[in-house]
Amino acid sequence: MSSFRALLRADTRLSSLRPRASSRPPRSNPTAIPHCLRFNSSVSAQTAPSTSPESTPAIENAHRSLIESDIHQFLDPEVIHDYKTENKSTNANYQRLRQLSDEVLQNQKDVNLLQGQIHRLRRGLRATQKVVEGGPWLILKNWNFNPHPGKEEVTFENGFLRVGQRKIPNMWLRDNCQCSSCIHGDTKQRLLDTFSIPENISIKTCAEFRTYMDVTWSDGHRSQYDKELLNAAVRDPRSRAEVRQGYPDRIFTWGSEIANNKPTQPWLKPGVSTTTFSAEGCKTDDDLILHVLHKIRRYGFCYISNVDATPEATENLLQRIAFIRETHYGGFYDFTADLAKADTAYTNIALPAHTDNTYFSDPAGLQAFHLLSHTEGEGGASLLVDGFKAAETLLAEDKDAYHVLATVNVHAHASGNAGISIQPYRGFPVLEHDVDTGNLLRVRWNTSDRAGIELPVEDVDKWYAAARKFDAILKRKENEYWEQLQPGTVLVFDNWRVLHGRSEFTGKRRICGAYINRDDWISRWKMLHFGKEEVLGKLATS
Ligand SMILES: C[N+](C)(C)CCCC[C@H](N)C(=O)O
Ligand SMILES: O=C(O)CCC(=O)C(=O)O
Repeated sequence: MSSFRALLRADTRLSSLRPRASSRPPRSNPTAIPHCLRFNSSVSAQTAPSTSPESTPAIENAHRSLIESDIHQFLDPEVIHDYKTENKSTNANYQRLRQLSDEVLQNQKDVNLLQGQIHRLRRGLRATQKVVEGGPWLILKNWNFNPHPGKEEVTFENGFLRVGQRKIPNMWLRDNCQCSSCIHGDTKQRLLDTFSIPENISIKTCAEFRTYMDVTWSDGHRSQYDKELLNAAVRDPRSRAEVRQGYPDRIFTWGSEIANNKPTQPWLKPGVSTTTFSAEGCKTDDDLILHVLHKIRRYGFCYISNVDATPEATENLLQRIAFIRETHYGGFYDFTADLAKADTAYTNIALPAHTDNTYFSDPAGLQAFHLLSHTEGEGGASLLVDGFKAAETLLAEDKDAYHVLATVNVHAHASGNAGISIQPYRGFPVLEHDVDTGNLLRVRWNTSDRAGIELPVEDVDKWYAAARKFDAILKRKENEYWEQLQPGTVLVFDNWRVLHGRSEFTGKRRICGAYINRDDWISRWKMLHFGKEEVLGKLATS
């Protein structure tokens, strides 16, 4: 006897044969047994299972065995067809459900990842906001620049490249293809029209090689991504600023004791063969410039000795660093106390420690002085103060005063020359911090050129009180480094860090030099220090 008959005789009630209420009306008599149970005429109604079943595993197993056994002879083909169709659609639905649940799981993973990223970004933002709004302030000292930071595994999963747990968006990846049709081989500019990339761009294939990933895109384009670039993309803002900002391995802050260990780089006289030049193993001009800029990056200044005491040799030397910046004082300057320009530099009065160009939105990065001559008089000694050292001291002695100088904007002006009154487009704090790293980035201090203080006038006392403390630190003997410049030695210093001044003088005193933009000297420094490959390889991520 077929198992089906046995089952019916056992008078068990077949539950799962009763379909879920279907939106589709039964094809025949509405009171008939649910349509998937409709039997062909040979089977009498009395043997049909009751219509109010309760399910148990035994019944469901029996049902399943029935379906897989000889039920077919009892059901008309149409029912079997419907059942199979339903089964198929059930299977299809089941597969779809599985796929959706896999997607939900993956999306949940992505959500978790994104939540992790958001947490990290919020933490970084909080740290940055704390820096901008009030500490903890960081005076860059032992910059733990690691040219070969750890590398995370790069994988291809569910249509995306991942670095460790971080998913790289395909839009960013495609936009930063480095191939010669996307980036101009000579100018390094992007040729690709970013917004021609479809928003739903996807990766069709991805092959992993030792140092790069080879990707074919849904638009047919093929790209290769260096694993170091991909790793750089997920590093924290501080690490990503290292190469862009040209951070050195170390920064040394100093006081008057620097007089005993003056950072100095002998220069080559024109025509002298570099092979005979033994200092620090320099073999080319670029080697010399690298050593000069490394000292400036570490100490904030460097003397370059062995230079002919002429404006021509001085200008030639400075142009080896980068092009000279033009200002309303001209380009390469050669000045004396004749008020040729309406500024106290063109007088013989003492000048307190200050930074130049506080009236420019972008103060010059480097400033150079080469004393060419001083006759029939005395004085005119040069003063240098390490603004980073003074800031470090203020931070240690009076955090509130530091906070005021780091957050209250101050304006400046240069208005002495006919038809000129230069002011920056906005105010800047005396102590300006790098929003990526939190480190002190720039000191702007010039009490002669200061204009408005960005506080309600009734509140300005708090700024004056803080500034008075900073001024007193700048004027402490242990922080002042005095030097009498000599013809043949050029002083080059970082005008974003080192303050300069001079004592009054008599007689005829002639100084030449130049300004060089911050971005231009940092560019020169990092291309020599890190190298073109490292610098250009980080453009997309810094
Ligand atoms: C001669 N030289 C062009 C270097 C200086 C010009 C005056 C600089 C101005 N006192 C300032 O603090 O920015
Ligand atoms: O004459 C000097 O030694 C320095 C002048 C000065 O401070 C300047 O040119 O900014």
